[in-house]
This record gives sequence, structure tokens and C-alpha cells, in this order.
Amino acid sequence: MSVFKRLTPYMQSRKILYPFALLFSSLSSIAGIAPFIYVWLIVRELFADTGNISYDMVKHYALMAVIFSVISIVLYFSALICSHLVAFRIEGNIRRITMKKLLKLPLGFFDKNPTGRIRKIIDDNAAVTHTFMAHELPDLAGTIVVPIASLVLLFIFDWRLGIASLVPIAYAIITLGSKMNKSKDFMQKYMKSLEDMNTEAVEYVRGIPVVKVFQQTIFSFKNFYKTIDDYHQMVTAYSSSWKFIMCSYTTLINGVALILVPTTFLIATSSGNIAATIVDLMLYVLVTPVFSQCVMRSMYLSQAVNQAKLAIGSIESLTDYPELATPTNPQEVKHFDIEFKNVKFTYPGTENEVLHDISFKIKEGETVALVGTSGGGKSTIAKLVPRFFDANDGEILVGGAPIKEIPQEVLMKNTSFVFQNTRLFKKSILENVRYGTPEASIESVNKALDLAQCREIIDRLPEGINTVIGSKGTYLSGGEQQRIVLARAILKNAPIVVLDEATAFADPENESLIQQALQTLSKGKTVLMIAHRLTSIVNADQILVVQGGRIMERGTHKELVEKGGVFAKMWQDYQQSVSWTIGGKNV
Ligand SMILES: Nc1ncnc2c1ncn2[C@@H]1O[C@H](COP(=O)(O)OP(=O)(O)OP(=O)(O)O)[C@@H](O)[C@H]1O
Repeated sequence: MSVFKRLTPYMQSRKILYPFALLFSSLSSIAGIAPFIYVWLIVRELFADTGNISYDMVKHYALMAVIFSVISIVLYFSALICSHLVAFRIEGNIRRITMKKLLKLPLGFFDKNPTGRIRKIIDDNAAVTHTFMAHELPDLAGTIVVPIASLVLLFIFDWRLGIASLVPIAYAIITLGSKMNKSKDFMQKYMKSLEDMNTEAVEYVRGIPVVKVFQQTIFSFKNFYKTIDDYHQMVTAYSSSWKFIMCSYTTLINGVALILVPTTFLIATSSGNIAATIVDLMLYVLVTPVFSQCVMRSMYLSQAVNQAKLAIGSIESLTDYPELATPTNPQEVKHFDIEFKNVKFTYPGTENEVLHDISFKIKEGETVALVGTSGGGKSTIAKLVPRFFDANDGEILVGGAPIKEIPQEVLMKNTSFVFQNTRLFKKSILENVRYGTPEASIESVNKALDLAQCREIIDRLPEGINTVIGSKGTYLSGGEQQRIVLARAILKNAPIVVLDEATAFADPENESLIQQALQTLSKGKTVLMIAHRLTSIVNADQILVVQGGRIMERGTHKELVEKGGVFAKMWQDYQQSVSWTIGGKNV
């Protein structure tokens, strides 16, 4: 489908303006040729061998040249106004529609697509479509109309000079056209290469502290270096392949007189009318460059069309991304048990199943802890409860209802999540804590902050709970941020709590405060938690040992230790690690 057609739905009522933009642009281009003809008429009047120069005619031609120039400019501005009105509507709609879509996408989409990438998809591509629709497409109309008009003109006066003036253009069409055809996929490779370089650049900046700490050199970033090198190689090879074609074409275009002058000489000597033929030559010298430039521009425009195609393709990859299935038979949540029944799961776009036949049940008010080796599938299990993704097979039930049949807002209202990468907004602490519960009173926010052991953080901040995080040098440590996030969850007071590595950032002092906050948050709730510090789950109602996407063991802490299996070994290792000493001191 053409880019234009794919962009039409974003134009809405302004669609009607676009034909006008094309019409005005074409008329402007035609009017733009007229001044050249009038200049040529002036030359003819002055130099033709009639012996009778009419200065009134010269003035008239000059005036007409000015009038047509003004008409051309006015028409071009009108075309730009129309195309801009359409382009702004498209750009605005792309941003609006994609933003709306983001709200409907499964949370798992954001796991795979970091904010920088999403911003690039929306911002950069919306800007590309704007430039294309506002500037490049109207110009395309001109670049089609002008060559046709000039061609007619060039052949009307003298077909022999017409043919001579077309030599460079014919060369351009044949060589540039076939070259463009061959390099069709270059733009795609170019954009991909830019994207790779951007991604690696972000990794590079992120990794600088690690490089410094381990005293590595910049060459540690082989991938970044490689993407720059690949980009360099590709662009250099591409530019070099154009060298000969562009040099010869530019020489021919600028040296069109080298072809026209001998042709004129031949015509003049055979016709005997030297003065008239030389005056005709002037028209060709004036009009041929206009024609050639248009052909040249249309070549560049084909690249713009490719770029616009890629931009709209990238936007469509977002707008077409499958949304979470909405309930076909919405069900109420009657209680807050969570149950996994033979759940299997493979991440979208991958082939390896990461969860195989997972089944367990958490009764309302109980705590189930997930432990196990890294990469075993604990976070994936936790992410399926709030529907970051939907299971491929099996069923997940909350309060007896399949989660796919629970309206998303009901599921969200009844569940709090504290994940390891939960972010705080660059807003005041009050707004951050009140985020999920905007109607909460300041008193209840303060109470939640107290319960989450945040009072000493608030007391130290210049404007208390109204302090904007990240402003005026107000930065919070990872553990402190975790406590604010916990205050948000405590205030929300949802009956189901999902915790993933809630103490991952914490130092010992923060950890004990976080543990107290967690106890408050979990009291009386149905809790699914992942904790790497095994002491924090000693009292869990059930511990599931997850390895290789399967539940290897299950039971209470006491049962599992007595069983002497995987968990007992983990517990033993954990206890040893916490009792390590250096020089007789506990660490
Ligand atoms: N977004 C993703 N896309 C594809 N595969 C993923 C994604 N996230 C995780 N995985 C894969 O799924 C498997 C389980 O990962 P998961 O994060 O659930 O393990 P985990 O037990 O929580 O590990 P850790 O304790 O290190 O956080 C791993 O093999 C991981 O590589």
C-alpha cells in the first residue's frame, strides 16, 4: 500500500486539503517556468536581428516575469499552508493514537521496548511523516509537472536543440534510476544501522561506571565500536559507489552548453539564421537546468518515500501490536485466592518455553514465596498475575475467575505490585505515593509513609512530602525509593500483593526498614513474593522452589529443610554466607 494511503486515516477531515496542496504546488511550478520564458523574450527582443527594439515590450516582459514569479511564490505558499495543515494533523494523530495504544498494550511490551526506543518510534517517525507530507510530497507534484512542461517547451522551439539539452537528463534517468533501484534496500539497512548504533551508544553510556571501576579501556565496548565501524563501512561504500555517476552527471548538467553550443552552431550554419538560432539557444540554456534539477529532486524524493515507508511501518508495528484480550464474559472477583493451573508460557517473539506446567494455589491471606536459581522463571510467574503477558496454555484464576475474564481495571484495583525496577515519577513525594489512589487524603498519605518507614526521609527533605524527587539535588537511594514505592502500595491497600526482589537495592539498614514495611503491606493480604534473602520467607505459608521453569519442591520452610532437597541445600548455603567472617569479624 502506498505511504499516502497508509497515512490517510490520520488526516481525518483535513484529507480534502491535500489535493489542493498538490494542485497549488503544480501550478506554482508551471508559473515558475514563465519568468524564464519572459527573460528569454527580453533577450530575443534585445538581440534578435530586427534592428527595431521595442523597449515597451521589454518592460512588459519584465513586468510579466515579476508577476509570474510572485504568482509562483503565492501558489507555493498556499500549497505549503495546505500540506502543513494536513501534516500537523497527521503528526498530532500519530502521537495521540500511539499514546492511547500504549495504554492498551500488555505491560510486558514495555519490558522488551525500553522508553528510549518507544520515544524514538513515536517522536522520530511522527516527525518523518510530517516532513514528508508537509514538504516532500507537494514538491513531488512539482517535480513531475515541471519536466513535462519544460519538455514540451524545449521541443516546441527546436527539436534538435531539445534533443541536445536532454542528453544529461537521459543520462541521469538511466544511470541514477538504475542505481536507485539497486540501492532500494539501502535506506532500510541505513536506518537499522543507526538504530543499532543508538542502542549500543546507550549501553556504552550506561556501562561507563563499570568500565572505570574495572579499569578497562574504551575497547571493552566492542559492540559499540563494531556498530560504528559497520555504519562507517556501509556509508562509505555506498557514497563511493555514487562517485562516478554523480561526478559525471554534475559535469554534464553544468556543462550542458558544451553540447548545446556545437549543436546550435551546426543548426545556424545549415539554416543561415545565426542570430535567431543563438537567441533560441538562450532559452535552452535558461530552461534546461530547471528541468534537470527537477529530475534530480525526484530522485532524492524516491529516498524520502522509502524513509516515510519505514517510518509508517515502524508506527504500524506499534499500532498493530496485539492488545490484551478483553473479557468475553466479564466475571467478578469474589475472593482473593490466586491459582495457577498447568500454566505454560513462552515470551512473545521467542521459541523456548520458559514455564512448563506450573500449578499452585495461594489461599486468600496467605503468603507464597518463590525461590530458586537465577533465570528459573520466578519473575515470569509473578508477571503473569498482573497480565504483563497472557499464558499460552493453562489458566490463572483470581478469586475463582480466569484473569482473562476479569476486567483489567478490577484486576489492577485489587492488586499491588512492587517490582525491582518500579520507578518513581519526577513529581512530589505526595503525588508519587498518591499515584494509584488520587482521592487519598494527606493524612492517609502520611500514615502510609510512616508505615513504610519513610518518616526520616521526609523529615530530611526541604519541602517534606511536597519535595519533587530529582529536583534541587534531591535524590533518593535505591532502598529509599523502594520504601516510597511500598508506601504507595500500602496506601492502595489492595488485597493481592505481588513482590519481586523488593529488597534487591537495600543496604542492611534499609533492608530492615523495608522488611518492616513489607510486613505491614502483606498483613492479611494474598501475597506472591520473590525474595533472594531466604530469612525473609521463613514464615511464608508455602515456598515454591522454581528451577528451569518447573516447580521442583514445595512446602513450608520447616518441611523443605527437613526434606533435605534443593531448598535445604540453598538454606545451608545461605546460612553459611551470612555467617562468613573476615579477620574474625562478621560480614
Ligand atoms: N522479556 C523477555 N523476553 C524473553 N525471554 C525472557 C524475558 N524475560 C525473561 N526471559 C527469560 O525467561 C527465563 C526466566 O526468566 P525470569 O526472569 O523469570 O527468571 P528469574 O527466576 O526471575 O531470574 P532472576 O532471579 O535472575 O530474576 C530466562 O531464561 C530469561 O532469559
